[in-house]
Amino acid sequence: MGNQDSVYRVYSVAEIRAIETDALAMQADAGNADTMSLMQKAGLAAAHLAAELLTQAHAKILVLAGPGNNGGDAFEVAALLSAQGHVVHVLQCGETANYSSDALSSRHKAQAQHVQFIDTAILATLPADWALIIDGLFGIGLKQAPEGSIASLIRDINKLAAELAIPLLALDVPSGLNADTGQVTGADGIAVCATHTISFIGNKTGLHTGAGRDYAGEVSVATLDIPANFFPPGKARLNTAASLKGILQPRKQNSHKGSYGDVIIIGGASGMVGAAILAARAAQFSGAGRIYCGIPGVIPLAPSYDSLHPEIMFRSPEDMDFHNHHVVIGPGLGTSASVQALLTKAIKSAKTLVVDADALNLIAADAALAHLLAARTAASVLTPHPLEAARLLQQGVAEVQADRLLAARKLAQQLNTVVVLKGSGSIICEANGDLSINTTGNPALASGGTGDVLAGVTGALLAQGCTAAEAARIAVWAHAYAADELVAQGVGPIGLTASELLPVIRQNLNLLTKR
Ligand SMILES: NC(=O)C1=CN([C@@H]2O[C@H](COP(=O)(O)OP(=O)(O)OC[C@H]3O[C@@H](n4cnc5c(N)ncnc54)[C@H](O)[C@@H]3O)[C@@H](O)[C@H]2O)[C@@H](O)CC1
Ligand SMILES: [K+]
Repeated sequence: MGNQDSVYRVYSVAEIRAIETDALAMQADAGNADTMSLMQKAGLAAAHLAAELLTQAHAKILVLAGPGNNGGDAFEVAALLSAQGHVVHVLQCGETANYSSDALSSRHKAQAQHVQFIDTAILATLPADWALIIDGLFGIGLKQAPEGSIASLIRDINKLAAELAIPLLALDVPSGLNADTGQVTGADGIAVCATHTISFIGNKTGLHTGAGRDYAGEVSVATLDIPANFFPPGKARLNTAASLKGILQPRKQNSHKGSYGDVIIIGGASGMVGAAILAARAAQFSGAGRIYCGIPGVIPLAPSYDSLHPEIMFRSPEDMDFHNHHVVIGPGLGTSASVQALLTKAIKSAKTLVVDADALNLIAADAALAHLLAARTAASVLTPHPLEAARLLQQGVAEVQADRLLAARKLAQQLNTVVVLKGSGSIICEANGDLSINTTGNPALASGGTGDVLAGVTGALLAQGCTAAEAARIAVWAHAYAADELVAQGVGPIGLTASELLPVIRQNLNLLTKR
């Protein structure tokens, strides 16, 4: 990952703490030539964003300040917004005596700016005509699930912001959310449901995957003037359209169908033939040169051609040689013994390989297949949803979801392959642990067939020469962005079909080839 992709980097809390330590050491070495503390800069950046979110002068703003430095940021932003003429109330949830010196000085500033300090009893008596709520309860120092009065406060604040339909701005992290994993902390935990989050120093992984996307809202980053060389390349980045530019090259005039690869889709057990056809159509719409649909065995009423897309060729996968082919195996495959032999052949000989759905379940149930896959040296991509990932890792689905990055990393390393862990904020992880978190997609994709489409798109991109990681990243982005575009047109989230994604995915792939 080079310097040019610094804007896409996402960090763990440990990495952010290390950057912060280095930056503070640099400030000290420079004899504090920079007179503003990081907290003051955080407050300033948050006040800028708050001003953009406010539509009126003299707005009434409620600021929640927790017991640590996140609370210090809250005092700072409260002071700045009050100085701008807004009516700011701060609900402080920490002992004044326990604040750091930075937080105390921000608190004094807020007092000097006539910010009104209130408690929950006073809050209940005030008219609820807030224009903005700012959450400075907990940031990256969250230790456990908020409980008791703080949990009640978060519940009330979420309800209030939703009822008033006002912005709720989280400072650094929505309080209660684990900034690394994107999980709400605690079994019955609660977190602030923000409309906007301003992430300080760097972007954080937990804001973009699992529950993170639902709780963080729109995420922006304030680097607090820390110089670029303080930010290590890191192991994680966001998967955005801009980060994918330049991978798919414009096609050469002097090319032919052989230039864009042969994809074989293997899947479609009895009652599931549609899954294989959807994957085959997806490969067709995604630019592969030739597409074969291989439905194993003899299935009564299995089609011999696709009347809507007669360009797809139907062949017996048992009779095909996979050496020069890009194989996608799994959609609707079933788990019979005969398909196991096909999976073994595919792992051993396919030029590139996408493993999805039932093929993943077969690998989860058979250590020999898993070893065979791990020993493969040619490109492979696995596309499990959390339950399939859980089976592969021999653990519960809750454990996978509790730390999606860790689960994706374990799987990619164990099976020596690129893994796409699907779900909100899909994770694309390489065997060396480098990962991307996808930024597109919505619940319209929660319907049968969308996974088959993703597998087909991935296979087509491998056939066109992408590496496994490139194919997975582009496919995941183009597939999920298609759903975003369709929802924006009113086609979904309710009732979007996997088939409707196909022409929009095609548009998105063509968009990525434009210079
Ligand atoms: N250190 C710095 O230089 C900077 C820190 N910044 C801010 O400081 C934050 C980190 O500060 P802290 O390390 O003080 O951590 P936090 O302010 O996130 O929270 C830690 C405090 O909350 C308490 N706490 C944690 N979980 C709790 C729970 N469930 N119930 C009740 N109390 C709980 C802890 O005992 C501690 O007092 C960042 O998220 C960021 O907002 C920014 O101002 C940027 C600069
Ligand atoms: K917060």
